[in-house]
Amino acid sequence: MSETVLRLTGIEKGYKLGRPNEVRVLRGADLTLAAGEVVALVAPSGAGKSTLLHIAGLLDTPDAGRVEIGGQDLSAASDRARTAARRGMVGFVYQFHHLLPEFTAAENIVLPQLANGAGPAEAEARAVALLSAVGLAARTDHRPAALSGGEQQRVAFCRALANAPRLLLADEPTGNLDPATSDTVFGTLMGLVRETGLSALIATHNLDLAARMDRVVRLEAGRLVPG
Ligand SMILES: Nc1ncnc2c1ncn2[C@@H]1O[C@H](COP(=O)(O)OP(=O)(O)OP(=O)(O)O)[C@@H](O)[C@H]1O
Repeated sequence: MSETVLRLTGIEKGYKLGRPNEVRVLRGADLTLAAGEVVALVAPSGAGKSTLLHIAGLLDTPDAGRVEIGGQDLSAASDRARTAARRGMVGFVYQFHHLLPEFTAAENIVLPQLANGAGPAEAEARAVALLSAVGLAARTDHRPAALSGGEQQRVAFCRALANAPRLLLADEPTGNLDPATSDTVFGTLMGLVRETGLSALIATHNLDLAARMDRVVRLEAGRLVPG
């Protein structure tokens, strides 16, 4: 049986807007991601995709339920342990690249590695290897403003993979790109994910992209159901 990389059990989350108003966003969401599995997360706007991704990536805590990554139950772990687990095991990609504008493409990939304890030479070599893998070997010294939208997003993928995570969480990773670029850049992301064998949960509104993943889950009334 293949190893479980992410397990969410009975996740509940609401936002209080002042009593008695409370938005119950997640109402017992369950999800298991096996090693190497790529799952599309599909839901209408406002259904709670970002909330779920933040909880799965240890950026937010659920009101109830269990979050396990790489077999470790991190639900009740200290902030310090959660930060360490996030840095070492989880990579994030968002709709916007969020690259640091004053640093080059390579430096944007080096910095998270240094923060995670890597040496500068090792970090630099990994940044160059990742950029080469997404076809950007000639862009290592470019700042984000000198890159196209698709190139910026490919650098963001490399940054997400900088610390060799087990799990990639992506929130509309190609949502800012025109359809043709989105298609190509998504192909690059899938290539990287398959090559590294990591598990991924990718939120998308694009059903064509969803169909290219191993499985689709839908967020409906706060629970995850097969798509
Ligand atoms: N900090 C917050 N305070 C109050 N309500 C919030 C907060 N964050 C999210 N919500 C509400 O929770 C619900 C889910 O939000 P979330 O951002 O997770 O949805 P989403 O599915 O990612 O939406 P989209 O596809 O539009 O990005 C929405 O109704 C939103 O208004």
